[in-house]
Amino acid sequence: MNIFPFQAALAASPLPAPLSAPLPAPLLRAQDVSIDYASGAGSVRATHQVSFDVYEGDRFVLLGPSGCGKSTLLKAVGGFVQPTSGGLLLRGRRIVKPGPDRIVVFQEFDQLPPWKTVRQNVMFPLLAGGVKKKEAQARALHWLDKVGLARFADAYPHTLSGGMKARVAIARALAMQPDILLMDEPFAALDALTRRRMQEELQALWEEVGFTMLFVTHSIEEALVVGNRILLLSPHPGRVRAEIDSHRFGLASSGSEAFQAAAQRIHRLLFGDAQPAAPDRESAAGEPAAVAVQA
Ligand SMILES: Nc1ncnc2c1ncn2[C@@H]1O[C@H](COP(=O)(O)OP(=O)(O)OP(=O)(O)O)[C@@H](O)[C@H]1O
Repeated sequence: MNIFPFQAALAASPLPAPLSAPLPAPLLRAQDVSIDYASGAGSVRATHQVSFDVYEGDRFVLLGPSGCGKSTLLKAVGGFVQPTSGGLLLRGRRIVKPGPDRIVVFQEFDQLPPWKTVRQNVMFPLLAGGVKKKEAQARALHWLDKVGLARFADAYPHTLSGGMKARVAIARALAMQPDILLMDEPFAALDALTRRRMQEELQALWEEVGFTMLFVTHSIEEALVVGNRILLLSPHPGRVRAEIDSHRFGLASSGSEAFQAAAQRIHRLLFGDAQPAAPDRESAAGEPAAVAVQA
């Protein structure tokens, strides 16, 4: 595995960019984000001084064991939770509350109101946001078509499979044209085959549309398949262990030796004694805080 300096530009290119190439401004920046929850008389620290940058078009994955604060970070980007210290910036502006520029897709697809048809479900947040009915209708049909559900526009959610509900949730989110799509283990409740198909469809949709997403998972394989960059978080409270460039992996490579080796390397970084081979920045305490590695 090669070690190279932290460069998001590399994610989009198989060749390292010249070190002097200027980086674009990040779409989303997390700066030393620590988040505490009030708990009884004290507090619980969910994440500790987590920093990362997400660039336009990234499929950025937060990966770590249960309880490391992945969902908390996603909620903070969504504006539902405020950092105790540090900050989150979207296009250079501090995130202080939820907004239509950040839409979350959860794994609980029963978030689709059952009394509304598929089309009405997709239209609902658009109408609530002030979009005119005709345009909301057109946008809903456009995105339902993109996820292969145009034929089911007038169906009710309870008549759909889990995978189809997942697609409706994705269509509904993308119809809002957010700056960044926030996905919290969106396929975790699906059976293995459907999950795999959804990963494939998400990849195809990303290739076609080119949106930016922040994706939370605790599955190493899913992270490698879905992401072009993966932030590894330590067990509770979550700190940055390393950042992995995973753009060369996808479903097509999931059985390959390189994929398996990358998965094992990530596993060791997350759970074993393996230390990132060479830190490229240091924490204030002088400990390795994060490295960029190529999986
Ligand atoms: N509302 C809350 N009040 C108090 N503590 C909370 C709250 N939400 C989360 N926590 C705590 O914060 C820590 C991080 O939780 P979080 O759900 O973000 O982790 P996670 O990495 O997403 O876990 P999982 O993969 O199991 O969903 C955990 O210790 C959890 O118990």
